[in-house]
Amino acid sequence: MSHVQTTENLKIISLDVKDLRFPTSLHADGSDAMHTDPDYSCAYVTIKIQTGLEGHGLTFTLGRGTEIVVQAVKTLSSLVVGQVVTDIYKDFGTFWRSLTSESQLRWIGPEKGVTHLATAAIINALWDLWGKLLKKPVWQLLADLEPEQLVACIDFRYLTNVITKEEALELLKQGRKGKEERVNKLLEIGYPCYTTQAGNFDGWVIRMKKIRELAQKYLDLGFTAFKLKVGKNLYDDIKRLELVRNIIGWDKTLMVDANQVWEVQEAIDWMAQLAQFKPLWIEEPTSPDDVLGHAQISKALKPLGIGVASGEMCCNRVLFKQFLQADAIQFCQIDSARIGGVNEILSVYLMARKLGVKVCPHAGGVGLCEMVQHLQMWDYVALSGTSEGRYVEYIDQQHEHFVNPTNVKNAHYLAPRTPGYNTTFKPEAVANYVYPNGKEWESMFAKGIFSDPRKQK
Ligand SMILES: C[C@H](O)[C@@H](O)CC(=O)C(=O)O
Ligand SMILES: [Mg+2]
Repeated sequence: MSHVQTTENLKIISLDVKDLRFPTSLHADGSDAMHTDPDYSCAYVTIKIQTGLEGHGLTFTLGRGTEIVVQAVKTLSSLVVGQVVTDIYKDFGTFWRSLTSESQLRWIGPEKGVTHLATAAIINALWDLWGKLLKKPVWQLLADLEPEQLVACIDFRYLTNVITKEEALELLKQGRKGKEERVNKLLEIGYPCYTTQAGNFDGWVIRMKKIRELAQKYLDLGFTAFKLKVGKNLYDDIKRLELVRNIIGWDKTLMVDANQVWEVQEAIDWMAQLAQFKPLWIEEPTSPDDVLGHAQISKALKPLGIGVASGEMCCNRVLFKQFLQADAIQFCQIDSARIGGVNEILSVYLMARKLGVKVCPHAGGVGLCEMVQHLQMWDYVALSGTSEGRYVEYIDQQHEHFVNPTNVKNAHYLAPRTPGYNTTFKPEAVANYVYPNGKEWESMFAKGIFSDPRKQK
């Protein structure tokens, strides 16, 4: 098949996984009402084939617990090592199901939790490898696949009451119209993004000075959409939103994110107080599993002009299906390092397309911006055909550790041109931040900045 023009019968000879952690909790970078001390981390997978070529993939974590995801990757690796890559790519959906439905491992999911995070890291590495084999960035690889080849990557099990393979094919065929023109536009100006840079909490101290500086900085950089974390203290939220609105003005877009802290009614009441700041959406107002709760919040906030966004911790395509079916979210936030990696995420894009819901991906965590830009660009070029009212999240964190970091100019992600999924870490980043014996960690343990887990009983 033309999309698998690789040397015949190349086998996967090894799968390595590392626990990489960055000490972001020191400055509460990325903190929110629920996650107050995140150390941005990932389980980093390297898949090597017989030629020596490597594919890299990752799944994002917040520090503790990464070792559990690493162990799950190791457990799944026997299903990957020894496989012929051309066989995987010819029938990727079947291979995907072999990981997610292995008859004993399935019991500790199914298709959710740690095993699914591990699946995502492996699957993402396979897409990076595929892009490198074909010498294409993943967005272009996806856009160049024939619709039949693309649907062969997807497991439609449990989705057919909302979308069938045949309907997906039809959407993809329609999506190709005008593709070349959109590719040119994408290569010229990139894809729009919003920033959460001024939106984090810092140990619950309102750092008005820092918020002011960051909001101004990103406004000057050309950003037109800004997101703030909310949900701990209503008075603080009002003060921070007031400040940011004063800086960015009322013609810019503002979103807020509660990271799951509220009860359903509490979310409605709290947002009624924040409606004066005209937020486009409230993100993760309550439990990420509560479809009907989100639907209730959506209904209550609609008259206030506020939509509901969720998805960054949605466990799989089935739950996404229900959120979309129930009009529980008006903004669908896929996350490139969650659910079962690229293949399952494609099915969410297809359902969102069919049901007319905008996809505005979550990003910002380690490698998330690097990966998700490809998916949204594919959607723009080959599926929805529009970026109208859609944004990808952007936060400037940990990009310097990647060989080909994401490139944002004038509030747009520029289209990646290098082969693969932009998921390869620089060797020195791995040496410094592998946990617990990377150079940076050893130094922080020696200084007493963090306690050494190897010395704990
Ligand atoms: C813990 C993460 O940084 C989370 O707060 C990210 C998030 O909710 C977002 O970027 O959206
Ligand atoms: Mg969020």
